[in-house]
Amino acid sequence: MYTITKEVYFCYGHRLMNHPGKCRHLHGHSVKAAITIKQEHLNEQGMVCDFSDIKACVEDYINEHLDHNFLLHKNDPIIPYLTETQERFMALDEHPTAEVLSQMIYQHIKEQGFDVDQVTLWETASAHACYRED
Ligand SMILES: Nc1nc2c(c(=O)[nH]1)N=C([C@H](O)[C@H](O)COP(=O)(O)OP(=O)(O)OP(=O)(O)O)CN2
Ligand SMILES: [Zn+2]
Repeated sequence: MYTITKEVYFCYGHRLMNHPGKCRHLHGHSVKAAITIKQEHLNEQGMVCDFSDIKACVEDYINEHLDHNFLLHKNDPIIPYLTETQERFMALDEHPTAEVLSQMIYQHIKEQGFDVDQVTLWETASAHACYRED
C-alpha cells in the first residue's frame, strides 16, 4: 500500500460553545490540514496521484466553506447578529472542533472519488485531530 500526503493551509474563526475553558470565547486559528491518499498500485507516472490533484480537489471547497470564515454551531447566539450585519459565517450541526472539520474535509475528498486514507487537522502547533474510516 502506498500513501501520499499533501498539506494545505487556511484560517478560520470559531468558538466551542460548551467548552468549560477559554475555547468558549470567539477566537481564530491558522491551521494546516494534511490529506493522505492511499493506493495499492502506482499509476503510469509512478504516483498514487499528483500532489497538485489533491490541492485542486480541496482548494475550492476550503475557500468556499472554511477559509476566512466564521464556523459556528447552529445554536450559537451570535448568529442573529452576524446575519443582521451581513457578516460571513457557516452554521454547523455539530460543534466546530478539529475533529468535525477533519471529517468534513475527508467527506468532500471521498465524494470527489479519491481513495482518502485520513485527514489530519493541525489546529495549533501542538494539537491535531485526525479522521479516517475502516
Ligand atoms: N479534542 C479537541 N479539543 C479541543 C479542540 C478541538 O477541536 N478538539 N479545540 C480547542 C480550541 O479550539 C483550540 O484549538 C485550543 O486548543 P489548545 O491546544 O487547548 O490551546 P492552546 O494552543 O492555547 O494550548 P496550550 O498548549 O495550552 O498553549 C480546545 N480543545
Ligand atoms: Zn479554537
